[in-house]
Amino acid sequence: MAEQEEKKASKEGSSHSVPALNKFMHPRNIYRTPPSFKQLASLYPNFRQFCTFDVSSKVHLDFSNPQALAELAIALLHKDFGLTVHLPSTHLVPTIPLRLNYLLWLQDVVNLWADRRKPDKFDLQQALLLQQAQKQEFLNQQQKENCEAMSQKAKDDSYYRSPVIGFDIGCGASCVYGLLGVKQCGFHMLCSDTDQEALSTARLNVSTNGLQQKIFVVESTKESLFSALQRPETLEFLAALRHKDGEVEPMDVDDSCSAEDAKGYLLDFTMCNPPFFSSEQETDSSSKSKKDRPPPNNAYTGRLHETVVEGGEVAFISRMIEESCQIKHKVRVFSTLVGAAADVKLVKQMLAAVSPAHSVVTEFCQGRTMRWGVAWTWCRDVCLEVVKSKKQISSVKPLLLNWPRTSHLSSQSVLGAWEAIDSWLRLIKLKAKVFKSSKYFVGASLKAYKVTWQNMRQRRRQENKKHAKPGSDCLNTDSLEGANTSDASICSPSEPDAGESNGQFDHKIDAKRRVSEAAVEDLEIDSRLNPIKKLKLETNDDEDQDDSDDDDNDGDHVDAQDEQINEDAHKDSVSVKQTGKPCLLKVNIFVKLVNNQVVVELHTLSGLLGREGANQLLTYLRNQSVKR
Ligand SMILES: C[S@@+](CC[C@H](N)C(=O)[O-])C[C@H]1O[C@@H](n2cnc3c(N)ncnc32)[C@H](O)[C@@H]1O
Repeated sequence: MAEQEEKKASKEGSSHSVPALNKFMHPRNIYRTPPSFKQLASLYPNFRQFCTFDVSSKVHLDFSNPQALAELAIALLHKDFGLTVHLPSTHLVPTIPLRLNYLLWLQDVVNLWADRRKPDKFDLQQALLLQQAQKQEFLNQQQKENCEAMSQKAKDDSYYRSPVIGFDIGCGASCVYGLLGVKQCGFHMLCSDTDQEALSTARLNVSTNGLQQKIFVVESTKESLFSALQRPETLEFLAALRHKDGEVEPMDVDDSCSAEDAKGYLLDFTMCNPPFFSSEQETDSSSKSKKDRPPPNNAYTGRLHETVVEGGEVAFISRMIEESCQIKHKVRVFSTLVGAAADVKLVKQMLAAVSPAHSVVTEFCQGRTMRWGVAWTWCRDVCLEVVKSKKQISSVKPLLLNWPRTSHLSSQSVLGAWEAIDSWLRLIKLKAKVFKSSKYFVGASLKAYKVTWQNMRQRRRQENKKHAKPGSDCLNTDSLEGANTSDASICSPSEPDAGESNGQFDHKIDAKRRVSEAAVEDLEIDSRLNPIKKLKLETNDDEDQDDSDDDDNDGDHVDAQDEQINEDAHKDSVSVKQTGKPCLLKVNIFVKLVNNQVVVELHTLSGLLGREGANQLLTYLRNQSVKR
């Protein structure tokens, strides 16, 4: 994939090759394919004046010139997002691919709960009907009652319609997170800064793009990072966003907080690109970068107060963490960018000291630079840990199953093996969606909302009881034999379990299974306690599986696998069905030929059960494959 991108970029006249880290960019980041400088030069004269053209008409940009960087950012924001942005030469120039990586990751985080707010088609239809009905003067009693019921439902479901609201602490003159947050992610944004010039330019950038209804820029104080939240004009802006029919709606309903707190939620998330350096010398010497990575090629941009703060980013983030404890029921998720790997460790320690319900660290890769994102929450049901970066996903080795060379299996081919797997999955009510199929490779994605691959003996007994009547259709009990029926030869190359005796492995799986079952039980209890979420765990179906190509080209299946893993993982890090059901397991299954041997790989993408769930599912498949 990276090679294809490189070729494309080079064809389009970009002078730069695809940097190694680009392959780990967020899958939805459009700059995974570097922009064509040739095209930008032809469209934007201000950008063109900083370009040089070599004999092969490749375009070169002088990255050491801050003005050239500013014109690049201006051109990209305009061409790719339709934004007209003024960037004063005195202020920090945002690198757009990094800003986008942070926002897209936040979008994955927000989707952990905001999916529930999206009205489904049914709701929209009902709302339309309701509107029409209300316009009719003559309604019979039945219609009136229906109308009443719909109106009640609309009120109950009001949380579906709440907008996602984020807060960028320290928006700078560009107001880049606010602008991109609205344009790329559909967020509404509150943006603060302490610097007067930054504030006025940020406001100009918002109004130039006509986004005053969606972005509010507010002054903050040096003493408190969240002080802007107390300002009356901020509260007015937030209230206006949820203002409907003369009433201010609560932002959302959250089961992990008391009803009072839930109503008090002001924001979905906060974000911040903190001042990075602790002194002027540090900005000059790039010493901070050198500790962790080669010095950047880009020119240093930004004013001292923008990038320097006493104690550096660690002190700034430490304040943020402390202050976040005071407003934990006002903000669902707090987050920050971290500039150096060494600081990530310190931030993790500081977070551990305040015991949030969940926290996560991720990597942002772009060009030759890496940055980190940290998020934390006190909301019990926002499992941040499941939102993985592309790098994390790519580095996890799949679980493997070597297809047995036994005579009872009708086929030793990839397609034959897939047919068998598909039928065994259907027996436990799982339906995989094939996105690639050829003689040499089958790739399919699978989501599970209920654990149907365990406790098969128990299930079989129940089924037998149910169908005990003579002549009634009995479930094929053999086909439901479970994970714990025989030795498991599943191994993951990355796990210490690999190569251990089967007995030991089984023992571990049992222990892990108990943990997973407990997790599912917790969810079931949750669903009983929480009527809003209605966590229905009883069915599996694929109605919201991702659409993907049924493309038969097998020439580049390795790229396709990589793409699929990551695209899928980021489309819905942990999807919650419209009904509120959380995804327990999302995997990609690859069946392929390795040294003439059919091999099955299970790539864990997401889901509350994670790798343990995938392990159990593969054990089920293995047991099916060795059964006679
Ligand atoms: C590194 S810049 C980030 C600017 C912009 N968000 C970006 O990513 O390009 C940090 C910003 O934080 C602002 N800042 C510093 N202390 C602050 C505070 N207490 N409250 C709000 N903003 C602050 C600075 O003025 C500066 O604009």
